[in-house]
Amino acid sequence: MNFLEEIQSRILIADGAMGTLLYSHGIDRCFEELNLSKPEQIKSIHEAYIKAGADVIQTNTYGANYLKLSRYGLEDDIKRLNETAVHLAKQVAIDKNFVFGTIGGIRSFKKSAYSIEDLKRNFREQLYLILNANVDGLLLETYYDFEEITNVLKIARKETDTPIIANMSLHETGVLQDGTSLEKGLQHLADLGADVVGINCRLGPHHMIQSLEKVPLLDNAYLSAYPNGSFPGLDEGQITYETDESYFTQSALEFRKQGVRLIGGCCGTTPKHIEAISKAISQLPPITEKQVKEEREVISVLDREGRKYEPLQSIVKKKHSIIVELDPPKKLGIKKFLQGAKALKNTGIDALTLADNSLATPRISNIACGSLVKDQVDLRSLIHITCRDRNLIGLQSHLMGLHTLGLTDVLAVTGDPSKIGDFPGATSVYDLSSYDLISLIKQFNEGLSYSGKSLGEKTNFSVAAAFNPNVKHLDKAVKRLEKKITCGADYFMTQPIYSEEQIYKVYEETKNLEAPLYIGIMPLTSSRNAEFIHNEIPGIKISDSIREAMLKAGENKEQARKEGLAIAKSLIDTAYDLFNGIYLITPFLQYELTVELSTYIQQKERNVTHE
Ligand SMILES: Cc1cc2nc3c(=O)[nH]c(=O)nc-3n(C[C@H](O)[C@H](O)[C@H](O)COP(=O)(O)OP(=O)(O)OC[C@H]3O[C@@H](n4cnc5c(N)ncnc54)[C@H](O)[C@@H]3O)c2cc1C
Ligand code: MET
Ligand SMILES: [Zn+2]
Repeated sequence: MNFLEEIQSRILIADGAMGTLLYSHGIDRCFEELNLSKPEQIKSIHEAYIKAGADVIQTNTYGANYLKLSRYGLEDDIKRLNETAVHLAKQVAIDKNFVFGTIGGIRSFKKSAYSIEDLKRNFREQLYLILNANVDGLLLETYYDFEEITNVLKIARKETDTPIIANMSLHETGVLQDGTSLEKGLQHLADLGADVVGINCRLGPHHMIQSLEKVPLLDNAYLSAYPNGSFPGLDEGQITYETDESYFTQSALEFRKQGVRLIGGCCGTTPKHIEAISKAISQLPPITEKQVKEEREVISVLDREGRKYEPLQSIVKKKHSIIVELDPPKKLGIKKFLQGAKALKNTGIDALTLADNSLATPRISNIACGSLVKDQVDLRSLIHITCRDRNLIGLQSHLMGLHTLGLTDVLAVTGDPSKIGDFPGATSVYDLSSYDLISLIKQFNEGLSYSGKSLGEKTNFSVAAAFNPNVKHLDKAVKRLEKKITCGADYFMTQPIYSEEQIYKVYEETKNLEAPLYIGIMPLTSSRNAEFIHNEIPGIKISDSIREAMLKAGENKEQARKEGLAIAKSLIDTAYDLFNGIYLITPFLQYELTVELSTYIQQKERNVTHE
């Protein structure tokens, strides 16, 4: 009997959970090790599923690969664990059963944990062991990461003609983790040679059925579904699932209506669930035609109301552009800040940039300040966002808030670590790196959340990224810029630079980049200020000649300010000739300084146009 012939003519039933069933029996360790230490228990689970009506059973090899076994120090047993698992399943399989060798996915949310090369090596080893033990087919399951499943599927298809079921897992209804729609994803797996494609784990029947409503019957593969019993709950520290098996009777009928040809169960399901599925549909013929539900259109903000400001990256590509940082106050009271914003606006700047608790010290929320600047000063705000203060939930809520307020210009940065700030004991979250944050914001522009869920609208963010050129190896820093561009960075803003030579170097190293730069210039206010910045602020270095000039200016505040402004103007002169973008940073809310510098640049601009 041949699996592909069988599935051609009828709906097949698969088995349910192995892991959660063992866990519910009080076992909380490496489940695959039980193939050796408790083979009878594994066999009895296979038997129970066969008795319940399963045509297809899967070997207890879900995590029997190097990366997962090494967490338990069991990597040296990999051969025996896989071979024994296949033998155990074959011992209990009866004539009508097909034994599929299972290989589980590795990546979940944290994509960067393993490289694709690591995953391919890991997969290959387990694949060979399972194929050598002679199975009726392969079951690839619980793949959240599309890049991972497509790569391993290609390997498997190249190595064997045996039937392959490829199941992916979804965090959200109808979309993969990277935003690919389920229908596109499944079609791609079918095109890569999987015989059955579908979904398993994480979602229960309700969301799986909803997900499948948009998936047509495919020409070159059958559909499968292995739903979880329910969402997991916690009962006195134990993970539990709802266990109303009768719910699976109705669900099975609906899966059939969606054209599913292979129905089993994943976490939280038991032989009783499989029995309910089998009773409901094993005698019914498969459907042959299906009406697919239409996708709701995602509205772009552009379509709805247009963008208030032209993106900075397109302004700065055409002409000189000034943006000025004026940080939200550290104490309550917003009067001076708003006065500064107005004064700067009058000098003709393109945006006010608002740091996100820079140096890990709390300030009035930059969203609140940015919104006031937009509404009361009628000036564009550029909101810095760090990965330090908000977890993945907070960051997404923050982005939705920015979109709602029409604050479409953002800078995505890692963020100074908490330990350097006013609250050194505070947690630095870093759920995402600056690269991930840039990608996330660009995914929002596609109308999708981190997990691929529709946001209902597309955002319209223009994303700046940070560039610290004050490093030993400028070429390495430029490599980071290239990676940030790949993630979606539209332009860059640099740390303040305090050396003309450094500005030239930055120009040479970055002149071929496709994203424009705003060069950071921050006026020094005193020699002490210069020494503090040079010695204590990570990522900023001041040239010896500038430090000497500030020292020479002496203790007199006015004299020091004048010298600081003169140095800044001279740096501006150099930057102005090489770059269109100038990013002025206001020290200590002393906006008169950046007003003077902005006016100086505007004056230069006028002189140049009159020449
Ligand atoms: C324009 C600008 C605005 C900023 N605004 C804020 C703000 O509002 N709030 C705030 O808290 N902080 C802010 N910062 C500071 C910034 O968060 C820190 O300097 C951070 O360490 C670097 O940010 P990033 O996003 O460029 O980091 P990434 O480029 O993601 O780098 C992260 C880490 O990688 C390492 N790294 C970076 N470059 C190299 C290299 N060349 N070689 C080896 N390792 C490297 C460093 O350990 C660095 O901390 C800003 C910085 C800039 C330049
Ligand atoms: N099919 C495997 C099991 O039931 C994997 C479930 S998804 C984590 O244990
Ligand atoms: Zn599962």
